[in-house]
Amino acid sequence: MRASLLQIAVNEDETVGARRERVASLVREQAGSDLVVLPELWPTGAFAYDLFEEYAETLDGPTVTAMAAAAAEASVWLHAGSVVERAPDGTLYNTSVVLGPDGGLRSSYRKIHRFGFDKGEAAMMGGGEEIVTVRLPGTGAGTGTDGTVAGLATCYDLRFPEQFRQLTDAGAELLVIPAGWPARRREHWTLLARARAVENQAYVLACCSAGTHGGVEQAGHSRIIDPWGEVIAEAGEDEQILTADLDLSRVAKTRADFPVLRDRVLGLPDPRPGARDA
Ligand SMILES: NC(=O)CCC(=O)C(=O)O
Repeated sequence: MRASLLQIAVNEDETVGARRERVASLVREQAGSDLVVLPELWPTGAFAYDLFEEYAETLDGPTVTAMAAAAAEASVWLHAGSVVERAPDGTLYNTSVVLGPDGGLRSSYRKIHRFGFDKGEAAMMGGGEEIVTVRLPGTGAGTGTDGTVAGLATCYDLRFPEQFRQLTDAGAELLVIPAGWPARRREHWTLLARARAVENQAYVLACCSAGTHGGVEQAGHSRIIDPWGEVIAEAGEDEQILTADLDLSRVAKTRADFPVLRDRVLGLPDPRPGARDA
């Protein structure tokens, strides 16, 4: 599978509409890749809270429509990063969408862990309630019988390993993580992305924004990491396109050769009472 991560610069001197057109054209240029990935909330910026209400859209709104057309034109699977979704009851969600090579909506995922400690996204948005995997037929030799199984998570979710273990249990071989991670915690971004690959023995596609918006400089450093934890491609700090060929058969091979997932002990006992004081 050839994967391309588009590390988009999200700056305030570009309008949402202009960025949408620019990104659509970048997606169209990725013909020949199997899977293209965009960052979290790239239309507005993950920290541009003042734009969330104005640019909230349904999943047939302007961003998803433009990305669907671009995916179909390039004939690629497109993980279109996330958009501010407005649900029928008015609730906003940070929602990732996956589009097929015909432009059809194949899956969506509402970010479960909202960032902001009761402010920002955490105050403005509802939290997702579903663990989501999506099968990508035609994307190469996965452990599945019909293409690769991708597990979806978004930015702050990266700090919650239990979500990724559930994705692995649901069959994920490839973990796709769009982000708008701040530069000031870049070390956490790179460390945790690698940890999720090692502990789940899965490919990780971690696609962050570049640029600065809402006063928050973005980390960049998008990465493609193999099931052994090796970083096979890494971006710098500026807008960049990162492409690598993934050998999905390595997921099953790594899990068979070094079977830590098999060795899990499920249902660990509760801590022994008083053990802390012993
Ligand atoms: N957009 C986010 O989820 C930011 C997460 C973050 O800043 C962190 O986990 O640190």
